[in-house]
Amino acid sequence: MTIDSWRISRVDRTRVLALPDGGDGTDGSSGAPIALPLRPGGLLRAAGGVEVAPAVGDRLIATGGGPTTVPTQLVLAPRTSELVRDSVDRTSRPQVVAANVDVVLVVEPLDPAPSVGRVERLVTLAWRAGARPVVVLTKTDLVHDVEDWRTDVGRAAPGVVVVALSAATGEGLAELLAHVEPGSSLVVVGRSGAGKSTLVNALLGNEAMATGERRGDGKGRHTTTHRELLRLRLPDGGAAWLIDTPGLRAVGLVANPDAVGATFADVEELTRDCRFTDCAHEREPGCAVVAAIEDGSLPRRRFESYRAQHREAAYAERRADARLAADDGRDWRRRSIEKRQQRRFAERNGG
Ligand SMILES: Nc1nc2c(ncn2[C@@H]2O[C@H](COP(=O)(O)OP(=O)(O)OP(=O)(O)O)[C@@H](O)[C@H]2O)c(=O)[nH]1
Ligand SMILES: [Zn+2]
Repeated sequence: MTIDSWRISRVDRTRVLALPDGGDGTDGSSGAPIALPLRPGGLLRAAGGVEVAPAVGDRLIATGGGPTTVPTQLVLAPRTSELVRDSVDRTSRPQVVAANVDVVLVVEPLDPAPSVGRVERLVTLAWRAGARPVVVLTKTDLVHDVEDWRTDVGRAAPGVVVVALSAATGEGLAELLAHVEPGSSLVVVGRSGAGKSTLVNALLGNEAMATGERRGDGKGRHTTTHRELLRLRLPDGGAAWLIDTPGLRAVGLVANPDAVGATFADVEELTRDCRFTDCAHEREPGCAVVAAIEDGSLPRRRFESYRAQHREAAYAERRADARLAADDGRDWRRRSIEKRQQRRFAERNGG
């Protein structure tokens, strides 16, 4: 069997590593990774002749080959989804944390107590990426009110599967694995110390990633120092892909109104019942949102989260528009530089 598809498992400064992909997540004939040097600027050739900064999870496909054509080359395939993080300085472009992700595992610890607001933000991040969120509440062995939390978190993420588990005892791991499709790609996100690396190890059944020593405050050390794609063999055969990300926090995550609407489907549903279509949900008569907050069916905290995320999404869109305008300028400059170079080349060669 020849391998014609690979997944980038690691991105370093000068090269990427890629694992062979037999289609259902298995490795085809050999599981050995290959190394591919990066072009100047940390770029790789992508389909369509462009150059792209590769991300973990990117797919490489073989082009050409055969006796009469050019030798086989690996190029980046177009992405089906992108998990992006906003730039720290808010001036440069968002960073692609993982590519071609199907499921985002939103990992939140039960001890210390979960932050429902953080779960809401990471769920929006998942929808925004074009992936399906699954919330994973970790460390069930440390608390007694697991089911209460599961209900509360479930209310904050309508339509999202919530699994509670302990990587220490193994409780709940099989339930999580039952939600994993062969060949699918999962990424693990959550605050530092949430138990992401421990969960990854438990799923892989080995010590693929180092985990932090337990500290008194329940926070892990930053032990995941690089982003990596790992092959996860499934109990019923086949395999999936698992991406562990170093300390991806809920700050600076890129949102958009659609993703916010998916996370807060219940709130959006309520707003459709307001008497006025432009209701600000403050003091208007016939406001269904205010009524729901007053009768206790919608927690005020959740409504505030909804508002805050919408503001951020609007802000992110304005910045993206501004960036697009700047890019147009840059592209134009690059094109004119290329034209000038072509002209000089033609002149030198008497053309
Ligand atoms: N009791 C208990 N402790 C756990 C469990 N899962 C993780 N821990 C502990 O929680 C701490 C943090 O776990 P990590 O897996 O390193 O957390 P992380 O999310 O990968 O953290 P970063 O790498 O900093 O992002 C470690 O001391 C783990 O041993 C669990 O199910 N039960
Ligand atoms: Zn209203």
